[in-house]
Amino acid sequence: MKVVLVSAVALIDVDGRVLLAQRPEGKSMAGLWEFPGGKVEPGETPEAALIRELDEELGIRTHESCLAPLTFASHAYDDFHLLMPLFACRKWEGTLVPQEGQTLTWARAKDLRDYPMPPADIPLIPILRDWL
Ligand SMILES: Nc1nc2c([nH]c(=O)n2[C@@H]2O[C@H](COP(=O)(O)OP(=O)(O)OP(=O)(O)O)[C@@H](O)[C@H]2O)c(=O)[nH]1
Repeated sequence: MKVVLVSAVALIDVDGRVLLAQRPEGKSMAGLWEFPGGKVEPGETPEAALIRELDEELGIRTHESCLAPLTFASHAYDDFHLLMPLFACRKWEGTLVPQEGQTLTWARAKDLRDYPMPPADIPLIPILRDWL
């Protein structure tokens, strides 16, 4: 089974809410809510991948020093095994503008369970809720 490394982030605003992005139509798992991020490219660190993805997907900039390791997902999908570190980030520059047609929402910790998410993300929710 191929292990795919995906880097993801819980962006947290001043009110302690978490940013979720809805996967657009046409992608696998369309309609589900996920943490911003994406695949780590060969030779890239998870932190560098996230900084790149946040710029590409949301038009914001952050720094490695603003990314705190929080937890990770390890999940067997049918065709690959996902290994996904989840960072937390409270500091970034720029205004969030979805660049790939995603719908964005700021979710309160107590409401996180109400958003349908990919199966790999489900075990992360109580960890994130306890941490917030
Ligand atoms: N960014 C992100 N990806 C996630 C999360 N949970 C989860 O299972 N994934 C999976 O991790 C992979 C991320 O890939 P990607 O963001 O670089 O590319 P993509 O959406 O075009 O994926 P695709 O190749 O499945 O269409 C996808 O298979 C996605 O379904 C999550 O919370 N955030």
